[in-house]
Amino acid sequence: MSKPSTLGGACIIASVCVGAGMLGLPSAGAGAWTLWTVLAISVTMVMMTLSGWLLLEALKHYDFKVSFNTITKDVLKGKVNAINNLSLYFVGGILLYAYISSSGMIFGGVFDINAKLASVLFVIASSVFVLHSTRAVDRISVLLIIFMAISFIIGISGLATNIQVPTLLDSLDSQTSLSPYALAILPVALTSFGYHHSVSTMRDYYRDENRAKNAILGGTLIALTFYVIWVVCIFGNLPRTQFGPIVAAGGNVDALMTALGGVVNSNSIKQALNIFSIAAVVSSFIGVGLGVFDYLADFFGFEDTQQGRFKTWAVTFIPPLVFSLFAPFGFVAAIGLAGAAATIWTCIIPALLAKKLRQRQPEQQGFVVPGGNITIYAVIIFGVLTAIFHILAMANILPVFNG
Ligand SMILES: N[C@@H](Cc1ccccc1)C(=O)O
Repeated sequence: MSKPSTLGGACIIASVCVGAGMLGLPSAGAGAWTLWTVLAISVTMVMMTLSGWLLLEALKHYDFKVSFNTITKDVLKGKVNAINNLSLYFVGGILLYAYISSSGMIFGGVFDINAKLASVLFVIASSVFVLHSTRAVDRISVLLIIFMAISFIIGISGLATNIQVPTLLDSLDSQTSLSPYALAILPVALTSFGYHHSVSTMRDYYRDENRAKNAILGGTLIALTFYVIWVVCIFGNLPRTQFGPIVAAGGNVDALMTALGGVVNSNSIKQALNIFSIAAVVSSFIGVGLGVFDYLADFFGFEDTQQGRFKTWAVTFIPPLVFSLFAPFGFVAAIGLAGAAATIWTCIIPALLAKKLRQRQPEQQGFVVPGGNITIYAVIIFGVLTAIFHILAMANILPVFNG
């Protein structure tokens, strides 16, 4: 068998990263605007790459098949593993909730029906693939990625040719200080660089930590490139002052698309952007849905029979659907909350695992993340601060941009 290419693995990591986080970035970054947003996502990219590498380093002591769950239980014991699992499930659940709420609004608008009804129909139609099999998800994902790539290129090239530099740099409104808003972007940025449940998959895929390390770096670099292009194209077209209604709508994707539709003249570009946002939401919904589905099937011990899969389907999709129908709250708030919880298993736990294993086996062989303990502490501090920033923003202690 030929060896898997580094680019192939990088694409897998990039496709796990690109999703809800990316759709939330423009609204989350509107307060801090272009330069600070690009800085915040670049710092996050570096930290999230290092934390994935730390997890990879920790895994090197184990068998190729060993997963996150097994290593956490072994190194940090049951209680920490329970917290790890809980945060993993919480992030999955809240992302599903965010996808369901926003798809309801997008499809409600497209088909001119009630948003709640649209949410229910969306869950039934899209979760069928997950209920059917991993193979079905695989097939539909390829199709969705093709749709996403084509519509992204068309939509973005339309926006790129129309970028207004004064808008992009917000130079007409130079009175306001933008930097205080930069901290509140971090939780959303952290979500957008979340891929860490795939680290052990990558290691098993290459059976070589150094190649897996390159694939991870390649993947986060591809994601960073997408995010920078995305943010620059949107901030170069939509003036900062016009973000008010989008922020008031909770940063929902449909509100962002409506606002963009107002500044773009070409109909085909508007359509391309709409198709992109729909394909991005559907593919993330299915991808995250499958992850939570497998996790819960294992957790509850439901069998892989028709009846068993149906039970798993119900526990996976009904709770976020019910929450989205009865307690809808903003998309960006949900994505930020996901980031504040994801920091536990994407930053803090990987750093702790690597630290403990370095102490256990002082003479290191094989893959070691550069930077010694400084890297470990930097990742932990970044993770903790991101959660704190989210709590402060929720409590309105950090400045929140309202347009
Ligand atoms: N990066 C994914 C979400 C995610 C978060 C954490 C881990 C895995 C995935 C997105 O933005 O949609």
